[in-house]
Amino acid sequence: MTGFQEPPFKKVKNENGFSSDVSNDGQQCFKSNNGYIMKNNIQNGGPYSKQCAGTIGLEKSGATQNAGHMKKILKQRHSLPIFPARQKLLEELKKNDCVIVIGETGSGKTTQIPQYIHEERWDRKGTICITQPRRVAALSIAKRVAEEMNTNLGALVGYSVRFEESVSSATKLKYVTDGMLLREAISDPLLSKYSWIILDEAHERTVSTDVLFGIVKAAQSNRNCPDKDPLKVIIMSATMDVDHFSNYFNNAPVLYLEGRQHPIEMFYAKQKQDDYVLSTMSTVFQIHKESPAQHDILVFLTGQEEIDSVAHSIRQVAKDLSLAEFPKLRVHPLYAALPSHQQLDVFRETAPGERKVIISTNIAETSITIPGIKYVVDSGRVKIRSFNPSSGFDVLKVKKISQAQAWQRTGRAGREAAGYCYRGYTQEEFRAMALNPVPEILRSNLASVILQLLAVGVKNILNFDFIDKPSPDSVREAVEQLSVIGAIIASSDNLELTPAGRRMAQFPLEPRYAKAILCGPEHGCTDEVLTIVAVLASETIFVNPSGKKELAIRARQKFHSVEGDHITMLKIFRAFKSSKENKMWCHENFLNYRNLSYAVEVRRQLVQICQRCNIPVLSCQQNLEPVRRCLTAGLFTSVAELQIDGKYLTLSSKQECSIHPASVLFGGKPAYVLFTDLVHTGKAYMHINSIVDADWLYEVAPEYFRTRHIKKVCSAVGS
Ligand SMILES: Nc1ncnc2c1ncn2[C@@H]1O[C@H](COP(=O)(O)OP(=O)(O)OP(=O)(O)O)[C@@H](O)[C@H]1O
Repeated sequence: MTGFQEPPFKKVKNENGFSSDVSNDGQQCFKSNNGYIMKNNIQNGGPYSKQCAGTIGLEKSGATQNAGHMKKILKQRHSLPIFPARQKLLEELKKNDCVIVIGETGSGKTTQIPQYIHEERWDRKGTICITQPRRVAALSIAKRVAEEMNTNLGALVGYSVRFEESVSSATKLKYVTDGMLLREAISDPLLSKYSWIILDEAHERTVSTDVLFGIVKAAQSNRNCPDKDPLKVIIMSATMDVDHFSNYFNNAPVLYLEGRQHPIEMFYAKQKQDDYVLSTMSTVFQIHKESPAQHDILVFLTGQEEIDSVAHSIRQVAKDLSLAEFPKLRVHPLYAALPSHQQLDVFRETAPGERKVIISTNIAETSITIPGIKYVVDSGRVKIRSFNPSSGFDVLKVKKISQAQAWQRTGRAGREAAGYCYRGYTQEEFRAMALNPVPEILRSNLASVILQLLAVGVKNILNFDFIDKPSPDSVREAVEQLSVIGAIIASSDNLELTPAGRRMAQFPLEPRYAKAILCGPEHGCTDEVLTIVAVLASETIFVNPSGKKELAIRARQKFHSVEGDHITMLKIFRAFKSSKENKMWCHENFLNYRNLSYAVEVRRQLVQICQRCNIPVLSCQQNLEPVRRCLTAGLFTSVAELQIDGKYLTLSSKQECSIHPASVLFGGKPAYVLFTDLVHTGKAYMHINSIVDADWLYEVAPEYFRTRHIKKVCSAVGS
């Protein structure tokens, strides 16, 4: 990057207003921040009354804050747009079993509504459960609400996300990821410990949220009888297609919360930007040069590699240009593969004279409030995973976001004070964007979700009450995947979970990894398979600082296994344990201490699940061939075969692919390569690989391979 570009933005009047007016039929109309006009159908509606709710009683348990701080927090709570509507909102919640709540980003839906319900003591018969599509949101909001209620996290307010939980018998407000609530439904389809379920950020339409809609709707209806406690349901978002949701939830009333607390000034690109990464970076520096210190910047980009590289460049440019007269930059990457504590680091306040720049994927797009953020820079792009039924693999692609996502990103500014949003696209480009994102269920692999639905007791998947039905083709594909790994038995009119499938559903993992674990006892290596799966769940255990890549690779050479990346990971994990989980040791070996520690924790929890399911955790010590056999049993649909011309073709769909340069197998030509993922960057690369034997494939899935021809070109071509 060479210096700063001229400001690529022009200022436009905020045409979307955030205004409200009254329609001629007397009902309140509300021009939402997404530009749709949405009608209020609250009877006797009109703007919510300004009536106050009186003093809100704060919990005394585990008092953690001093009186001055609590007073400040109470004042903040009372200044939120939702507060004047409190009474009216409660009346509607009391009257209706299911309600849809729409309110501007930052108006107070997520943090306040559960507290209002608790303050009324409407949670006496069961906990209030609030779902979030992402773990960082569940964790950070639970922390904030615990602070607002002056209680310790894990007491009155708790959270539960995959591999991490902080709840107790005293917990009344529980923030969970949608995936976790779905898991709970397996053992309790009536969700009987909850008296309220709040499905937040409904517009995100993750697979888990969509399935939860159906499960929660069924639980509510099944609890609507004299011998059971009723279940109340709230669906919330700032940007959603209300009619679609209201129709689905039996014409549930829609409540509109009016107004936003702080204005956000919008800027659009003057012209189309050819390079969104470069224009995003120049915008960051434009803001950095022109705006006062202590105002932090949140940047939306697409994926881990891009974010790490931009973070590095920003640090470098800040250093090279010796921006001594400007605040010191503290740059934080933020993406899902980071462990929770590293994700939560972005919430740390800046020191005087410092400016925080957070470069994030869409995980910071909804729900969260990051203290200090005044500027949002939106590249307008997102990396999404979609399932390609013809190849049978998920593909990650960078795409344009929808208008709803753009407004959510904008809403991350202006939460504590007025804010600014810089859009790296023109207004015309914005108008051409889709209104809402395509629901994940219409574009992803459904194997996990079908396994969970069956575990919950839903037998006829195509007849399940989906808000939008997935295509019969993708259901068929997932059913086939589950059948070949032995999780289900599919007949023409019925799907039945096998005992193995029932056990697989106990693991919060893709079914193929659960299958690999289940094969552990037979081969005497559950211990090692659990380690590999735990490391895969935390992903980035390698540190490759730019400029020191060669050094890093040399330092890790001693762990390399000729058997492939999985065994290499196992050797690293074992060495980490032998070092007594030493941070310095990780540093010397260019390994990520936090991610390895996270893998230790994940592994501990997987061992607990094995114990619950009576799966013996045996170790094969130094003979590691059985470990690759177990991986083959789970991942045999992800194997590629070497061809005479030296290329690889996947066995499942004959797709051409190559070994990823980061793999320890790169440069060799093993006849059969089992891969964890197929990554598409220009061409298809096999990522995290192991050498496998053709005979093992026939052994683990004879039926599957009878119809797929393994050529057995076992002589290694070119090696
Ligand atoms: N961690 C925090 N630190 C400081 N203030 C916070 C924090 N979390 C929330 N707030 C304050 O509470 C307000 C309401 O947040 P809340 O998440 O309840 O809004 P929301 O309506 O659910 O927004 P969204 O639709 O974006 O999820 C924020 O705008 C902010 O002023």
